[in-house]
Amino acid sequence: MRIAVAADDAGLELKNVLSRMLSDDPRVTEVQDHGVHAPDDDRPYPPLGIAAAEAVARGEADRALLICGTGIGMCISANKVPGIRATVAHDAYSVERSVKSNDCQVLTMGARVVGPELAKRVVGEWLGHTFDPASPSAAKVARISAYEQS
Ligand SMILES: O=C[C@H](O)[C@H](O)COP(=O)(O)O
Repeated sequence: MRIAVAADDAGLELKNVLSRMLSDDPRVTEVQDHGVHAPDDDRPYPPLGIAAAEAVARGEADRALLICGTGIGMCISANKVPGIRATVAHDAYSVERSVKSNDCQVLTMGARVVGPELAKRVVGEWLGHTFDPASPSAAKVARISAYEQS
């Protein structure tokens, strides 16, 4: 699985923790880091999150993991990219349903909301879930795509 990651300055430290974890995970074949890379880089979250989400939309990454202070700004930004379904989540049940019910390709988290150990646990679980296109949820997700394309 190819994962695009991005964070603003508020999320940089957690992004680095999670990127290392992803790089060590045998299920992950590539981590694409869209920045920021330094704490004095004060670029705002929207272009960073949008760049990572666009990589998913173009098929260059399978998923994206985006970090800001709350995860909310990254989520709103990623959801503006056509074809992207992004969610903020900090718990195991929500990340599971975001994939299995909603076919979300983007997970966003807040570095000011969740600690690194819980975030690592939740991201590890996120990697283990896949969407079943034959499930009853698929028709509901298709309604979202149809609206987007109308
Ligand atoms: O959603 C936005 C993020 O939490 C960001 O890291 C902080 O944004 P702010 O500086 O506008 O509060």
